[in-house]
Amino acid sequence: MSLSVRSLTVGYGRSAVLSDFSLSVADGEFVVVAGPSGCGKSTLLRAVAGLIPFSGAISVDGVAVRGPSRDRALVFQEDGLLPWRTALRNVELPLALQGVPRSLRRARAAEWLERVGLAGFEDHLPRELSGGMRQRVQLARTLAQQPSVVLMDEPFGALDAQTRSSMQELVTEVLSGTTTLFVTHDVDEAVLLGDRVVVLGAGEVERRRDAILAAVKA
Ligand SMILES: Nc1ncnc2c1ncn2[C@@H]1O[C@H](COP(=O)(O)OP(=O)(O)OP(=O)(O)O)[C@@H](O)[C@H]1O
Repeated sequence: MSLSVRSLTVGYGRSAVLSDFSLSVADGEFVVVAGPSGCGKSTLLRAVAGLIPFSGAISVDGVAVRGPSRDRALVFQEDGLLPWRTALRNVELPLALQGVPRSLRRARAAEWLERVGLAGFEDHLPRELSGGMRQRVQLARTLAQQPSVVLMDEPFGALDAQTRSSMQELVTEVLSGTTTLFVTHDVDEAVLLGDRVVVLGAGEVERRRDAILAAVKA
């Protein structure tokens, strides 16, 4: 499904964080949003997820975003798994809330755990899994819901370099063909993962760089 953001303006209180911002993500495209801290990357994802008010227009396949929907799944750095539920039952939970029958949801959850490399860990509790494994469970939980658009906000920010690199490989594999908006401030990660990289706040960075160069030359 395609995602369209038109003339998006969002702010907290009086100051606008994003102003007249537009972006199109084609069906199945993986777009990375990069930019310095505070430039509004998470704000953009929260608006697309329908979690905060905005002006402008956001739509998925032409249908306007008016609030949250499981069609647009947001994945965070924190895994948000329930500590008392096993990996399998964590993946199953949103499916249960959607009313998917037990045998079907169990099978779908197990299939996704296998696809993220966690076959054999179905009965482990989150505390028995490493940070990278917990992120894999989170990814399985998100994708088992078959969202049309996946929104990822610095999902690997807390992982060590090696785990991060294996998660990047996994994401490339399992999200291939899924419309994805992925936020990072790691330039290498952006270039590695993105079909396209959109840099937020670049104008501001350019302006600052020009000002610094002018000051140095003076
Ligand atoms: N709930 C909030 N209330 C008020 N201001 C906020 C709120 N959330 C974010 N901001 C401000 O909006 C601006 C953009 O924040 P946002 O989190 O979108 O940036 P970001 O690019 O994702 O940053 P980072 O890379 O550090 O996560 C920042 O100046 C931030 O202080």
